[in-house]
Amino acid sequence: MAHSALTARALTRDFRGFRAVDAVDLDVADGSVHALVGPNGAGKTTLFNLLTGFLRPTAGRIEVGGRDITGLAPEKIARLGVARSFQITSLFSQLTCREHVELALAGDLGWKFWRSDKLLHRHRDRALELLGQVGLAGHAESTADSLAYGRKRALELALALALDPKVLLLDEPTAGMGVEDVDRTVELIGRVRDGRTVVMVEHNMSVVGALADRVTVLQAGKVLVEGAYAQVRDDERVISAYLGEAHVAD
Ligand SMILES: Nc1ncnc2c1ncn2[C@@H]1O[C@H](COP(=O)(O)OP(=O)(O)OP(=O)(O)O)[C@@H](O)[C@H]1O
Repeated sequence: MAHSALTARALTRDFRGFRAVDAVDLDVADGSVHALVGPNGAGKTTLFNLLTGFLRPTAGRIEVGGRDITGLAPEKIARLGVARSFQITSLFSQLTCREHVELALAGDLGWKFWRSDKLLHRHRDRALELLGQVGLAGHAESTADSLAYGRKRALELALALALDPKVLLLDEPTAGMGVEDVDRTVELIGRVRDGRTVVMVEHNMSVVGALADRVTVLQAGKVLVEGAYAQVRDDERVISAYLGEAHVAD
């Protein structure tokens, strides 16, 4: 069996008595793409935030490469090689794509944006290379706020890749995208997964089918089913969980 890059044991998170994530066990195999799916409110985002240290678990344990990271701060977890895609909306709309990636490479994404140009330019070549990898070579000097939505998401990915993570966590990488951007993003993730482990929360089942080696289906905070995509897709329990959602949405 492949080693686990990331594991969770009995991971639990309560919000004022409400159990959003309930004793979840997760084994993400080294080098795999592992999708977290499930109907709205299943606990996917909460689990994602627990795995990246943005939320503290109420109970349970998280390990990265066999090391206990439970309760560590997000920056520490990132330093251990687990990075999540940034939300560009919280960054600096007037900085260019290149400047964003230079900041990420300097390890200062977010706060010390007064870093000297000289220091940042040290990272220029690598920044341009990363922008090329995510299809933004022609947009290096465009400001973040001038980018179309799909390209903003690509920039987010470049920022996460700047940390050269062993484990890359993507929160709904294709959310809100049109078909063309979805296809481009699938192709992109297919490329950047090389040599890494990817965990993604994803609603679009064709994206999951195209990329994921393994799928964990959550429902009401618990693992409902886990397996290969084809197996999970045809599972009666999964079908009724989603049908239940469609019914609620009516
Ligand atoms: N900060 C919070 N305080 C209280 N309840 C919360 C909080 N965050 C999440 N929840 C609740 O926990 C449950 C799981 O939410 P979560 O966002 O993790 O689900 P999800 O599977 O990501 O859903 P979606 O697909 O709609 O994003 C929901 O019932 C939600 O209302």
